[in-house]
Amino acid sequence: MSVVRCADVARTFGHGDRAVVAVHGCSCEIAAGARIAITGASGSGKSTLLHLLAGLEKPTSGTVSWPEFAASPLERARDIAVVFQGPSLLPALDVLENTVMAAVLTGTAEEEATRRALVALDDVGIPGLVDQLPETLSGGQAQRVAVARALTLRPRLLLADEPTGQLDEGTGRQVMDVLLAAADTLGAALVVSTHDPAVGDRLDEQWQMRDGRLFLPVLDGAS
Ligand SMILES: Nc1ncnc2c1ncn2[C@@H]1O[C@H](COP(=O)(O)OP(=O)(O)OP(=O)(O)O)[C@@H](O)[C@H]1O
Repeated sequence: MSVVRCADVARTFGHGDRAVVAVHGCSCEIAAGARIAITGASGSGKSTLLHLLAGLEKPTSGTVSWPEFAASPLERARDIAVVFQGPSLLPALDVLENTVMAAVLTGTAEEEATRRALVALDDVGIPGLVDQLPETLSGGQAQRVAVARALTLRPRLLLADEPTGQLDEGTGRQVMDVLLAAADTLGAALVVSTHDPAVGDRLDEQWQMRDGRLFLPVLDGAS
């Protein structure tokens, strides 16, 4: 069963002479429990594809569907978590509030969300930072909070955009350990965009973006 299906999906930004086709006619399916790396050069369209898979971007043409998830975007948000590439924490909220908020907004009781968030912050290795504000965190610590926030949702589709891009090698490995373990525990599909071959090698399949086009692996035995 697929958690996401893209049928001939394209996304263009801007108009006329300034139009940039970030994703060209992409068709793919992500199976429940899949482990996929999306690799490709900077500007090849990885983030745009992840945002389309999350339903955060609307395709310019083609369709994205989530056959197993609720039809309403708000209800669907419970099942899909995104770890964004850049800063994504709300500056006025402390680490625990940032970690809890998405789960509470999508219907998890605050007590349960707080319990999950404390476990997730422990899992990503920053249990001591709960009452700090984002401005006091390093880039790597902020990224780990973003991972903890995603895990607190208990998603069935976990999308991580360059989750190790700002981290040193050891911390990056630890964040990948946490994402893989969480995907196993939740039975979630995990899709990770990355420049780093060592990160790509930890996932079962490697999909490649080149100039906005998606290249899927040729399966053994496929004609
Ligand atoms: N909101 C936007 N408005 C205009 N152009 C955009 C927008 N988002 C992405 N693009 C353009 O679409 C193309 C693909 O960008 P995207 O961020 O998806 O690539 P990427 O592979 O994730 O790059 P990186 O690895 O550097 O994050 C680029 O040419 C980019 O400039």
